Amino acid sequence: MQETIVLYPALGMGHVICTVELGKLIFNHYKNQFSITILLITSEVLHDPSIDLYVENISKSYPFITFRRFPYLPVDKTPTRSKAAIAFECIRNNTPNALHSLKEISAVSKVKAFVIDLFCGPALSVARELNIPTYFFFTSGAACLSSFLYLPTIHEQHHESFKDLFGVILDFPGIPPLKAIHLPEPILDRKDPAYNDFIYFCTQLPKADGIMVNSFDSLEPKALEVLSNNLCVPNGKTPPIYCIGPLIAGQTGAQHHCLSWLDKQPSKSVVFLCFGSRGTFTREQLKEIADGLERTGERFLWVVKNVPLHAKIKQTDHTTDFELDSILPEGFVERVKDRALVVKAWAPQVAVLNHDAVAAFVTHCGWNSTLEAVVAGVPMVAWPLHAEQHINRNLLVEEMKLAVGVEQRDEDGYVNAAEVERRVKEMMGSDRGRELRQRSLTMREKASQALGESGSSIKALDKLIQRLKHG
Ligand SMILES: O=c1ccn([C@@H]2O[C@H](COP(=O)(O)OP(=O)(O)O[C@H]3O[C@H](CO)[C@@H](O)[C@H](O)[C@H]3O)[C@@H](O)[C@H]2O)c(=O)[nH]1
Repeated sequence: MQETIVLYPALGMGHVICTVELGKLIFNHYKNQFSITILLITSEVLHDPSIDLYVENISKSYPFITFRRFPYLPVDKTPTRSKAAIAFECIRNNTPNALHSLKEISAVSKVKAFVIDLFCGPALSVARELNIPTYFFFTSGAACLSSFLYLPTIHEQHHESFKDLFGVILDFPGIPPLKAIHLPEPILDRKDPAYNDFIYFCTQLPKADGIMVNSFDSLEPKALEVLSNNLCVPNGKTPPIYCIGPLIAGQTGAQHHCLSWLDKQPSKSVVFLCFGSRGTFTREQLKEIADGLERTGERFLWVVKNVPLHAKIKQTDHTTDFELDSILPEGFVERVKDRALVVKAWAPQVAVLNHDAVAAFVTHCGWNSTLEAVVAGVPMVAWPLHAEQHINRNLLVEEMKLAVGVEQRDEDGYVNAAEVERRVKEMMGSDRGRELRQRSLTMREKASQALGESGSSIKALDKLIQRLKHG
């Protein structure tokens, strides 16, 4: 009987892409031993057309991956609900679909493992009903995992909403201290239904047979040590951790005009600014970035998304239906055109980061962006916006020393032009910048070793697969 591994990502491009990469890694490394099925939640409210296109392309290029797309289910769309609350409800409502799919797949094939995203935690119990070994695939890093495992403990220690705890610093095992207001949005407000969902997801993590993490041993040694010493789950046990990364998306968008522009720039001369799939800014913030960049005199490539209207339920923003001049300072694009390119909405980030002209990356610290920069050996200016990005920022700046951080206003994360100028200049022209570049090149080597023949990530994957086969 055919053996199958079933993967179940959460909503959102970032989650789907690295799950596909995990499927490719398993299939390619264990040729023909397993078929790969990916269960896909769809949502009318949070629909992202770029995922449809991506899945279509993957299905064509990698026919060994089968997608099973769930139908739209109704969710409460009240406009005051947070995006996280809607997403979590949508995922929860799909749990019966996950059970149904697992039963159908089990009828024709032996399901060796069910691999679920953190936010698909409700599906853990259904797989248990069917006696299928169940693993989490954690799409952020080990430091973030250790903080999420410890969150239920932090939750017990406090009674106010974290958003109201200005000035309070939280201590998590193995990671740099974190301001309470810098926790991911769904856990900032205890009145938001997403809060309890999030804590529930964290309590599911230790119940799995293991947790795969998109990271590698030499990137996050401290976090991995506290995980292996079981310091994050005081009343329970941390399951085996398998660091199987860095898994990053393949290069796409080879035709994008920004690449031909980069071809004309000198080696290591360009600062690249890009803030993930939903990194939008207000007009005021865009003006500060523009002013700061203009003052540096450096070359730059900047991906700008339209200003948000009502950001509450926005998933991604790839709209190019706007004029740059209408949201950037008057005459800015014209003034910098000899040394800079401003691109609307989207650039092929992996290809850009690997271009010889790129010297530094101003990033929102999304984990995929972080790993892509690590793999390309590009040092970063860390500018976290939301989700777990402040945790990643602290790690990058304080522990890994692969980034400088921007100073942000606590209330809203605002950064002024002088700070943008200072950090870009620091990265491009100071000893610290040179030191970070050197460290980034060293880490690039380690990343490549991790996925090399007897690298730590391949060994971890082997260990897991042996367990699946014989356990
Ligand atoms: O113009 C763009 C913008 C983004 N990307 C790609 O889109 C992905 C963005 O992923 P990531 O950096 O992880 O950011 P988000 O899309 O914001 O991802 C969400 O999911 C991540 C994984 O769980 C979390 O780490 C983030 O905080 C969360 O916001 C990366 O592969 C980028 O290369 C592009 O290619 N071009």
